[in-house]
Amino acid sequence: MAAAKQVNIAIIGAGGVGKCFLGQLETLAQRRPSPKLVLTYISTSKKAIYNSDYAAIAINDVSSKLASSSQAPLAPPKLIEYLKSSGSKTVLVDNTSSQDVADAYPLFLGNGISIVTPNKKAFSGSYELWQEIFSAAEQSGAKVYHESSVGAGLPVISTLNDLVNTGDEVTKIEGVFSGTMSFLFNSFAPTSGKGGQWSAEVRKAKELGYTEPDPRDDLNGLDVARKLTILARLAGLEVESPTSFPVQSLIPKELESVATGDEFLEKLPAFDSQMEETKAAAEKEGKVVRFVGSIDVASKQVKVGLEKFDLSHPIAALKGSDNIISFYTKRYGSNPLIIQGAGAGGEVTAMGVTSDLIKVLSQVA
Ligand SMILES: NC(=O)C1=CN([C@@H]2O[C@H](COP(=O)(O)OP(=O)(O)OC[C@H]3O[C@@H](n4cnc5c(N)ncnc54)[C@H](OP(=O)(O)O)[C@@H]3O)[C@@H](O)[C@H]2O)C=CC1
Ligand SMILES: N[C@@H](CC=O)C(=O)O
Ligand code: NA
Repeated sequence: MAAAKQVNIAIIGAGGVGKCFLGQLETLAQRRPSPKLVLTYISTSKKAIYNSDYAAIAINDVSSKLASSSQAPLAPPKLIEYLKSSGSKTVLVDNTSSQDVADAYPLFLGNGISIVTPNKKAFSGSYELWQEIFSAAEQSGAKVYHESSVGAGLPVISTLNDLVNTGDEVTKIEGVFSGTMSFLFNSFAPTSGKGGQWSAEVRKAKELGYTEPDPRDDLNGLDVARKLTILARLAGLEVESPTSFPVQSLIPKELESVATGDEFLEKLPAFDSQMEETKAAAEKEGKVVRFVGSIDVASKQVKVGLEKFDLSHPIAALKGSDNIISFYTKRYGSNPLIIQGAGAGGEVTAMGVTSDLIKVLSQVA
């Protein structure tokens, strides 16, 4: 009888998204016996677990084992050497927000290791890195999927790729692209009722797992700028970087040089009046303020920032961490294709990563 097909899984990052991914990987491994999924490596920034004989790491108690592990993470070249020597196909799951890990994607892909990830850094860094990633994948045949890098598990990247690959012409993409910003404005400036205190809502968004590891990366607009960079590139624009177009930051000037995210959160309440003023100015016009982004493909204009909306506008009426993303295309005419739903949170983000893994398995196994 032929041996069962096996695909090894290596995971970097076991935080909010990483833990949820582990749960979904366990379910997937139970539901789909073939190919056999074998966890051969997992690390955080300080700890790792791997076996020199590639014996499977049990998924169920991996978080506690990681905490007590005495193994250190392997740097990308060593990790590649370890993964390649197994002789089995391997998928790397990058559940970090690390630029260093992202910079190593061309090396992993060039060595035949496929990648699935919610990390935006690789696809929104320099345009050169973007080109290196996709040419390394093309040359080796390894696959790279990053659905959760925009709109968490919402089918945003796959939809845009489908539009482009089937020959539609995307003219404009606009909407709310941040789960954190959506949650903040929906609770701080709701369409009815008083709303909460800005700094308290920022803390809540972090506790709910919506923010980036450092919430300033959301509040400075860069997280949305990264997502728009990714979408603009997929739509055919050669956007150089997420800082090459106008991005509005909500970080108070006085806190721009604060050393850590924790110190920033401690000091933020003293500046709540700034956001209260922005909210009051919109209220005077019978509107609410929301944090949005847009890509105008024809004019190559990308922008990110605050805008005022009538209370009846779909963007004003969003709930929780919902994103809403409208694709205007030649085929869809004046009624855009709209995707809406939770745009942040561990489980919904891990879902995008797990479904990417399923796509890779169907091609490499
Ligand atoms: N949270 C969400 O709703 C969404 C998140 N994402 C993306 O998912 C990714 C993960 O987010 P989240 O789980 O919330 O973040 P967390 O901060 O909760 O977890 C990050 C994990 O990555 C590890 N890590 C960081 N740097 C390195 C490194 N250089 N090498 C090895 N491990 C490293 C951390 O280790 P340690 O604990 O030791 O620091 C931690 O285990 C990010 O890229 C984020 O942008 C995308 C969509 C939605
Ligand atoms: N911090 C991000 C997480 C998902 O990309 C957000 O709030 O949208
Ligand atoms: Na998505």
